[in-house]
Amino acid sequence: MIEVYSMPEAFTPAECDLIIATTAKVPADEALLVGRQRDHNLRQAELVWLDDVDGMGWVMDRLIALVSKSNRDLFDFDLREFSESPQVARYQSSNGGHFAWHSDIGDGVAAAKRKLTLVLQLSKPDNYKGGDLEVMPSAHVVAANRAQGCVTVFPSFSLHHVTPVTSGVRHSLTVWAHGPAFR
Ligand SMILES: O=C(O)CCC(=O)C(=O)O
Ligand SMILES: [Fe+2]
Repeated sequence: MIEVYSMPEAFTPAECDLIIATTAKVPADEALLVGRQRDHNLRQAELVWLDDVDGMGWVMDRLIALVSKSNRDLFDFDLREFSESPQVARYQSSNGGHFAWHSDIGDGVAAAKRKLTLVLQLSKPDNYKGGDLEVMPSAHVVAANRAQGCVTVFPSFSLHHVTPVTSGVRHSLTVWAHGPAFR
C-alpha cells in the first residue's frame, strides 16, 4: 500500500525560485510549534506565512488542485477546507536547521483537524546537504524526492522529520488540508 504520494515537476524551477525570492522580502518568524512554544531541539527553521505575502494567490490555487488530485488518486479522505496559511520554511546549516520526528496533528483548533500534509521542495537539491524529508507511513522510512518542484503528500498523522541541513540552505513550502476527525 502506497501511503506517500509524490508528484515530480508539480511546480517549475522558475516558479519555485519566484516563491523563494518573493517570500524572502518578508521578515521571517522563528518556527513556533504546536502550542506556540519555541523548541529548538525539535525544530530550527525560519517561517513565512504565504497569506502574508502579496502576489502569491496563484500558489494557493495550484496547491488546492494538487491536494485534490492526490486525494482523488490515493487517499480518499473527507477533506473540507484549508484552515491555515501555507508556510514557507528556511532551514539553514549555519544555525542547525532541522525538524525532528513529529506528527502534524496537534492540539490547536486548526492543527487538530489536519488530515493531509503537502510539502513542496522549493530549493535545488544541489544547494544544500542533508535536509532530507523522510516519512514513516508504516514500519519503513520513505525519503521524499528532493527534486526542485516536487510535491510530496502524506497523511498528517504520519511521523516525519527533516534531517539536519549540514551545508547550504533548504527552502520548503508546507500546506495542510483539514476535515472532520478520522473515525
Ligand atoms: O520542511 C519539510 O519538508 C517538512 C515541514 C513539516 O514537517 C511541517 O511543517 O510540519
Ligand atoms: Fe510536519
